[in-house]
Amino acid sequence: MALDGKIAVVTGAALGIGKAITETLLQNGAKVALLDLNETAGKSLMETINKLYGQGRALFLNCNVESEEQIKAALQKTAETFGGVDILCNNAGILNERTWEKTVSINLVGVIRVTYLALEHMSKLTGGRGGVIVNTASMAGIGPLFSCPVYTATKHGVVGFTRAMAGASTTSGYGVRFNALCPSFVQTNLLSTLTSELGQFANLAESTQQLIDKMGILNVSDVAESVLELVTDETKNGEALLVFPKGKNYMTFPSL
Ligand SMILES: NC(=O)C1=CN([C@@H]2O[C@H](COP(=O)(O)OP(=O)(O)OC[C@H]3O[C@@H](n4cnc5c(N)ncnc54)[C@H](O)[C@@H]3O)[C@@H](O)[C@H]2O)C=CC1
Ligand SMILES: CC/C=C\C[C@H](O)/C=C/C=C\C=C\C=C\C(=O)[C@@H](O)C/C=C\CCC(=O)O
Repeated sequence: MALDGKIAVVTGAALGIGKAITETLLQNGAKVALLDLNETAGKSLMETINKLYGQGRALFLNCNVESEEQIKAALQKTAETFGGVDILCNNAGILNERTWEKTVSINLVGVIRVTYLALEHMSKLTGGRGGVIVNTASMAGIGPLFSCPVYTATKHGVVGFTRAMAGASTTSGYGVRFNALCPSFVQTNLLSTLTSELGQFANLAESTQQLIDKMGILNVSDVAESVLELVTDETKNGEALLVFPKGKNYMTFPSL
């Protein structure tokens, strides 16, 4: 299978898109470290995974991407258990315009922090064997959602960080590809709890609902399938893959 022998780390792996990404990576032969702060959901998923794939294919690690210490420990445990890190999916994220500093801390700072710590294991410049990092951004990383400006800012930041790191990696020789995943609306808890998290922008919920009605809603499996493309296609570096219910296409950015 495409990912036989590969070792993946997925943040926010216990539920939603991260759970689907984890399942897809396992189905394609990878070993997966599931990082999440929801221990109950993570351990429950591990029971299912062990029944389906046998012991030894996955590892759940209680890890908050806001904690450098917890990330370091999780990556070290992954490397010790499975023998390294080839794939990182920075997927953990929240949408909360009330606690907007936390949204920045998780969605953007968390992606940067996990990336830098994982590169210590992945980069060929530090003894790694290279690999690929896929950052779960959003369509809101390409176009603004008026009802969640801070969330939009974090996702624009993830797209920009991803593209810059792709260039840094190519130029410096990390041997690591970086790509952004930009799904439109996906049926998960994040979407379901949306209207209670808009804070001062709650008055804009209706216009966003109109956008949801217009664009439609993806299943998590549609998104996970797109991750597999970014992980396995070695020509993809610095890309932003837009995923809609009607299909997917790569973003073309203006060249400066
Ligand atoms: N649901 C949607 O419409 C879309 C979601 N996204 C992005 O996809 C990613 C996953 O979101 P969903 O699956 O929809 O959400 P979700 O709420 O269903 O799952 C998020 C997972 O991340 C975990 N998590 C949250 N904060 C964490 C932290 N500090 N450390 C570790 N784990 C943490 C949660 O425990 C949960 O398991 C997020 O980055 C989100 O912004 C992107 C486009 C569309
Ligand atoms: C409300 C956020 C729900 C889930 C967040 C998730 O990341 C999904 C984002 C999905 C789609 C974003 C689409 C962005 C579209 C555009 O940038 C423009 O077409 C927006 C045009 C009008 C925006 C109207 C509004 O924001 O209410």
